[in-house]
Amino acid sequence: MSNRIYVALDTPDLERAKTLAARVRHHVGGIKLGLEFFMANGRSGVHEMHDLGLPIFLDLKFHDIPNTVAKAIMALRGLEPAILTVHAAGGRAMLEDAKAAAPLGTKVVAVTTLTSLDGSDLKSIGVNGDPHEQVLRLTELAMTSGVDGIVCSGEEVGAAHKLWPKGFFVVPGVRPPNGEVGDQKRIVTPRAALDAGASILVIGRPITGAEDPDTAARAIEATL
Ligand SMILES: O=C(O)c1cc(=O)[nH]c(=O)n1[C@@H]1O[C@H](COP(=O)(O)O)[C@@H](O)[C@H]1O
Repeated sequence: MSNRIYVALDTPDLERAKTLAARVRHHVGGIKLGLEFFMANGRSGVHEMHDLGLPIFLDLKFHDIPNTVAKAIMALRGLEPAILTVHAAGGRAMLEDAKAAAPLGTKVVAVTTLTSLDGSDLKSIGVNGDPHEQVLRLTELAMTSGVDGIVCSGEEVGAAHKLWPKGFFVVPGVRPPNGEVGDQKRIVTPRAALDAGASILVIGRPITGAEDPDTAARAIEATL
């Protein structure tokens, strides 16, 4: 893929999602649709976005017992997104069953440690060690469970890539220099994320929240 930006269209409004996608389509390589969009628009919404002709990353972050996750993924049949997400913390059996349930052409990527969490957040949920250690622990698990890759921040992607040279690395929490951070805690610039080994970048508000999303997307694209 030449353009490695997936724009996160985090909106429940189908028309807004379509308008945004149409505006930025020449400056991104794909579209990410998440829980907000899926809860409001369901399968038919995903189909409509698919008709725009860009690859779809369906980010539903499944995290449940293996049987439930596998059945949920099977229930998506017919959508066949390019990428879908599960939480690595669901454990080995869940990751294996998620991959087995996914269509052949869909990459299953495991979220390691959300980019909105820092070391003290991890401590408060009983995870010993800093985000770096936790990401590497879950990268090893993902790699040996047969999924295609992981989601991590740009701060860890270099080490994760070294551990798993053939993995597919999704990096959100990406901000242009001086960009508004919002609820993210582990952020890097788009260029730094790619240099460190990201396969694709997930970028939402820096594009969708801009007054002129096409100009914002073009400006980010120009730095890559
Ligand atoms: O799986 C994701 O895409 C994801 C994982 C993660 O650790 N952090 C994270 O921000 N995301 C998603 O990436 C997008 C980031 O959006 P912005 O912060 O607006 O760029 C959102 O759609 C999040 O759901």
